[in-house]
Amino acid sequence: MGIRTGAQYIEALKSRKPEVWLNGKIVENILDEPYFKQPAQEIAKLYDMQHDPVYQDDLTVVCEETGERMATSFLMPHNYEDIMKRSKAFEVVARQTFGLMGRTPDFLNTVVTSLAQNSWFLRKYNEDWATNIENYYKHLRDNDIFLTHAIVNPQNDRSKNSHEQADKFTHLGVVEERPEGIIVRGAKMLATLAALTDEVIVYSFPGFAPGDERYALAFAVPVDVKGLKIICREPVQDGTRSTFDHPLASRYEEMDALLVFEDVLVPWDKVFLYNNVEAANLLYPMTGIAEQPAHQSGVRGYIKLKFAVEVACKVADSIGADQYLHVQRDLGELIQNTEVIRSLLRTAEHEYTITEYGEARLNPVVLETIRGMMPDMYPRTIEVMQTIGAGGLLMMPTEADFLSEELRPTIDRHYGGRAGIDAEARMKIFKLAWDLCGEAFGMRALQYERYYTGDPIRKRAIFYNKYKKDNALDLADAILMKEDTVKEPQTN
Ligand SMILES: Cc1cc2nc3c(=O)[nH]c(=O)nc-3n(C[C@H](O)[C@H](O)[C@H](O)COP(=O)(O)OP(=O)(O)OC[C@H]3O[C@@H](n4cnc5c(N)ncnc54)[C@H](O)[C@@H]3O)c2cc1C
Ligand SMILES: Nc1c(O)cccc1C(=O)O
Repeated sequence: MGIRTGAQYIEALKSRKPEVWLNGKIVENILDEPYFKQPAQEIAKLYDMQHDPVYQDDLTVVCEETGERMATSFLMPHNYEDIMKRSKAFEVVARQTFGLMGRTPDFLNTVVTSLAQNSWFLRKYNEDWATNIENYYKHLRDNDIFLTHAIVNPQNDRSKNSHEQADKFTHLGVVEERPEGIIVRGAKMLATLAALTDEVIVYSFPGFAPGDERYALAFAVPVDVKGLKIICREPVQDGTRSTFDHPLASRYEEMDALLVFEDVLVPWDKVFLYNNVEAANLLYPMTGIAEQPAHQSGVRGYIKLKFAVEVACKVADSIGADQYLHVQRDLGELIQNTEVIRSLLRTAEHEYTITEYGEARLNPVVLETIRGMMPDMYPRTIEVMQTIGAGGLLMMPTEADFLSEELRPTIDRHYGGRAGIDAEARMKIFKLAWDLCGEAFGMRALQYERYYTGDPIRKRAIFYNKYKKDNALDLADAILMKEDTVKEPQTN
C-alpha cells in the first residue's frame, strides 16, 4: 500500500468500531462525535502532506525493500544523512501542529522502527519475539498504520509492584496461554489519541520486580479488538467552540485514555515480549527506544517551546509591555531557552554514533539534557506569558460579541492594543495565549512536557547515575592528582 492519504486514514477510522467511552457513553461513530472531528482532520492533513510535492521529499522516502514510498519516520538511521532526514521530517510534522500534538504518527513510527532495528535484543531471549517485531514493523511501514501506545500502569498504589496490588488484575497482565495466543486482562495508561488510531502497542518502561512476570509483556492489537475498552478523560473542549475563541484547543486536542483489556486475545505473532522481567526491564535501555523517540520529541518540543515563546512575545508587543526592562529580561530568557534547545538538538545530531548493529544514534547525554530541561523551560514560558498577559487574559470578548453589530463599535473602541494593533488583532493574540496558559488544553500541554517521557525527577536521577558511571571527572581529578601534599606540621 505505501503511504496513506488523509481520506484513506479517515476511511479506516470509519471502518472500525472501537469501544470508546466518552462522557459516560460509548461513541457510536468517532467522526460523528464533534469532539473528535477537528483533531481527526488535523491527523488527516499530516497524511495528505505525504502526497504534497511541497512536503513529500521531507515526509517520505522510497523504501529500499519494497520500492514504495514510506514515512521518513520508518527509515532505519544508519548515518548522519539519515539522522538529518528524520530530523527534517519531525520538524515538518511538528510545525503543522505547532508541536502541540505529541503523539502524531511519526512518534510511534520511530519507536517501532527502533524496536525492529534492535530486534537482536529480543532475539537473545526468544526468536519469535524478534521475528514478530520485525514483521510488525513491516506491517506498520507498508500500510502506514497509526499507532497509540500505553506503557504505564494506572496510578493505583505506586508504593507497590504490580503483583502486590490489592487486585492482581488491576495492572495489565497475562491470564492464560492458549494455542492461538495469550489472554490479557487489566489496565494500562495513558494512550494518547487512542480513539483516532488504528492499532495499539503495549510495552513498559523499566520497573518490574521478581513476581511481576505475568505483567512483563509487550504486544500489539487493533484498537477495535474484542474486549478492549478505551476510556477517555474529560474533554478539554467540546468540539463546537469557535476556532476564533479557541484557535488551539479546537484543533489540537489530543484525547488521552485508559485502556482496559477484558480477557483480550493477543495472537502469538503479535507478542513481542512475555513472562520475562529481565527482558522487560532492559527493553528501554538496551534498544533504541530511549534515544530515537527522544529525537522526535526533542524536535517537536523545540517547535512547541519556540511557538509558546513567540506567543508570549506577541502578547507583550501587542500592549506595548515589551518597552519595559523586566519584560525584555524575561522574554530574552525565553528566547535564549529556545536557542539552548535548538543548539542541543544540533549537537546531539552532530555527535551521533553508530552502534555495533549499524544503527545511527544521537548523543544520548545531550538528548537526555533536552528532556531534562524542557519540564522546566516550558512551564517557565507559560508563567511569563501569564504575568505579561495579566488581567487582559480574562478580558476578552467572544467571537459572538465581535459579530454583534450593536456591540462591535464598543469592542473596537475599548479592546485595541498599541498603535497599529486593532481589537481583533489583539484578541487573536490573547486567545492564542489563553489557550496555552489558561485553558485546560494548555494545562495538559504543560503536563505533557513534564511527564510524556516519564517522571522527570527519576529520569534526572537515572541520568546522573549513568553519567557518573560512564564519565571520569577528569578536570577535578587533574588538580587533585597534583603533588599538593599536606606539609609536615611545623615543629617550633
Ligand atoms: C499529557 C500526557 C500524555 C501522555 N501520553 C502518554 C502516552 O501516549 N502513552 C503512555 O504510555 N504514557 C503517556 N503518558 C504517561 C507518562 O508516561 C507518565 O505520566 C509518566 O511515565 C509518569 O508516570 P505517572 O504519570 O503515573 O506518575 P507517577 O509515577 O504516578 O508519579 C506520581 C508522583 O509520585 C512519585 N513517584 C511515583 N512512583 C515513584 C517511585 N517509584 N519512586 C519515586 N517517586 C515516585 C513521582 O515522582 C511523582 O511525583 C502521558 C502523560 C501525560 C501527562
Ligand atoms: N515517552 C516515551 C514513550 O511513550 C515511548 C518510548 C519512549 C519514550 C521516551 O520519552 O523515552
